[in-house]
Amino acid sequence: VVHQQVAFNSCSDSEANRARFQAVEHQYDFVIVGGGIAGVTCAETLAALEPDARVLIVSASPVVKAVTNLRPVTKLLEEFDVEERPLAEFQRQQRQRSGCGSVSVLHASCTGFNAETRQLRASLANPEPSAAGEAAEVRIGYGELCLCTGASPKLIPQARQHPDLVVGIRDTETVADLSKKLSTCRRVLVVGNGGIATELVYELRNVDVVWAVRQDSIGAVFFDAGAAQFLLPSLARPGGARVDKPGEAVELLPTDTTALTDSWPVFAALSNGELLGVDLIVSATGVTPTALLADGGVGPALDAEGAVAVDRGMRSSLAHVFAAGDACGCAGWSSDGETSSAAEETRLWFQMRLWSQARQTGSFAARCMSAARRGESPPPLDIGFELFTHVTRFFSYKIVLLGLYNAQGLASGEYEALLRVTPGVEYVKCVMRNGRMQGCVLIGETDLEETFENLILNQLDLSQFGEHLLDPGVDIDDYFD
Ligand SMILES: Cc1cc2nc3c(=O)[nH]c(=O)nc-3n(C[C@H](O)[C@H](O)[C@H](O)COP(=O)(O)OP(=O)(O)OC[C@H]3O[C@@H](n4cnc5c(N)ncnc54)[C@H](O)[C@@H]3O)c2cc1C
Ligand SMILES: NC(=O)C1=CN([C@@H]2O[C@H](COP(=O)(O)OP(=O)(O)OC[C@H]3O[C@@H](n4cnc5c(N)ncnc54)[C@H](OP(=O)(O)O)[C@@H]3O)[C@@H](O)[C@H]2O)C=CC1
Repeated sequence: VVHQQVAFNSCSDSEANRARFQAVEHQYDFVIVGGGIAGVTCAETLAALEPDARVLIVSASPVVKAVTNLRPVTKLLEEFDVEERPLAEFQRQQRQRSGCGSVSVLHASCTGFNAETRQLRASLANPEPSAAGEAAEVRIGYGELCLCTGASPKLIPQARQHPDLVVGIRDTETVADLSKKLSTCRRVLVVGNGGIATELVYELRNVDVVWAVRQDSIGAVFFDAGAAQFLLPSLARPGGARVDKPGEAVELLPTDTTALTDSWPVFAALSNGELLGVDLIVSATGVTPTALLADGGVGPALDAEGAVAVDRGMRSSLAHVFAAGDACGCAGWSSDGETSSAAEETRLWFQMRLWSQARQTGSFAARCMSAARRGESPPPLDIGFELFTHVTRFFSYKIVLLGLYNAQGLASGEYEALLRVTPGVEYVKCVMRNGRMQGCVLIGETDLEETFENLILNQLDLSQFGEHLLDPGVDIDDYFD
């Protein structure tokens, strides 16, 4: 017997909700833990593939994330918006979907699972006290389970001692918290050189920004030094960010240090010897996958980053347990014992924790779970796994990254880079190996993404163009047609 508030129907009356939940048998064909892009995509795909199946999302958050305004850019590349929806609204929309099954949602935090009995435990959100005083925990049986528990920010270690002065960004709540704190800041230090820092330093206004990066160039997770150089002038606007390198660690000193005359809540030691006083430090220093333990402390095997290691069927090391999105780790695919043709198939794809990949792996995990329900082997990887693709915006430029855009995994000397740069307009870089394009970076409105995607996928021999491939006079489209 359980009691809970939000789940299963759109009725706002908690008594009715409770009664309904008590009436429901807690057995589902498919249970998905996590209501981010990966979990929602997985659940919706399952409902479409298996309309008769009972599908449940267990979400610790009161909102789920939905993909909206999907806009295809090329065959494999798509842009979309991400929208947060309250669980009750999502549930209502599920009921209105035609031609497929409906997805139920339970607002609860999954606390563990037993892979042998195929049961998971979940602690209900906002439980109401019940007359019988039952525990606010439910047990839910599953046929196939998918862990889509995402990842959480990995903050610099100093955040533990100074939780008010060192903050991370995770969701709309943390962004709102940061905005509030920034309103009274004179100077902020942004630590990290990846996606969040690169977006943040450009967006911050009315505050002195120092950007501490440990590489020699900015945005190093996405850009090589050349692309960084192209983008750097964008920071040189009035009030733009100053780029600096931190010391081995950002050393934080108490304010009451008598030798310091200036009044700042915290000081950071930079590698240039400067002791920098700031009001706030934003730690944009990556994420750690959220692992969910099975009962008895035994969980699925994790990879070196702490993600649930999955094979090419999105299966974890535990039977009937799958994973997708930020929580899963596909790094072991190259040593999966797969045939060389399968390895070749995904040579130009690699995992990066992005919205598009949460959607891609969530959808594919659903197809694998559907096959498992029918006792079939996982389906072959779909074409999306043949090529890494990402489209985004940094410093107001459109950015398209395809394949081995930064020569990932290629030894120096094994490839050459072709460049075409018009400062302030476009930056085009192609990574070539033996005359064949392996990847590219396109910054600005280059209109080259479709052609280059085809060239990379088809591995056409372009050696006849040599270093003139990107010359404005060469019409690659013509050649391709
Ligand atoms: C600030 C920020 C900005 C970003 N910007 C971009 C961008 O511009 N473009 C881009 O491509 N990517 C971006 N990303 C990355 C992108 O957000 C993630 O890769 C993607 O959202 C991962 O989706 P997910 O479904 O795997 O996980 P999440 O969206 O993290 O969802 C995980 C869900 O699991 C739930 N959960 C966790 N544990 C439990 C549990 N025990 N029980 C029940 N529920 C649980 C959580 O509540 C959460 O709802 C950004 C990330 C951050 C932090
Ligand atoms: N538009 C987009 O596509 C966006 C994507 N994202 C995604 O969201 C996720 C989170 O973003 P983010 O937090 O920026 O993570 P990223 O993984 O993109 O970048 C983390 C950065 O922090 C640096 N770093 C790690 N530890 C330290 C440390 N102790 N001191 C100094 N620097 C450190 C890393 O350097 P090093 O490489 O040397 O370890 C790296 O430059 C990522 O998956 C990212 O791809 C986020 C925002 C926008």
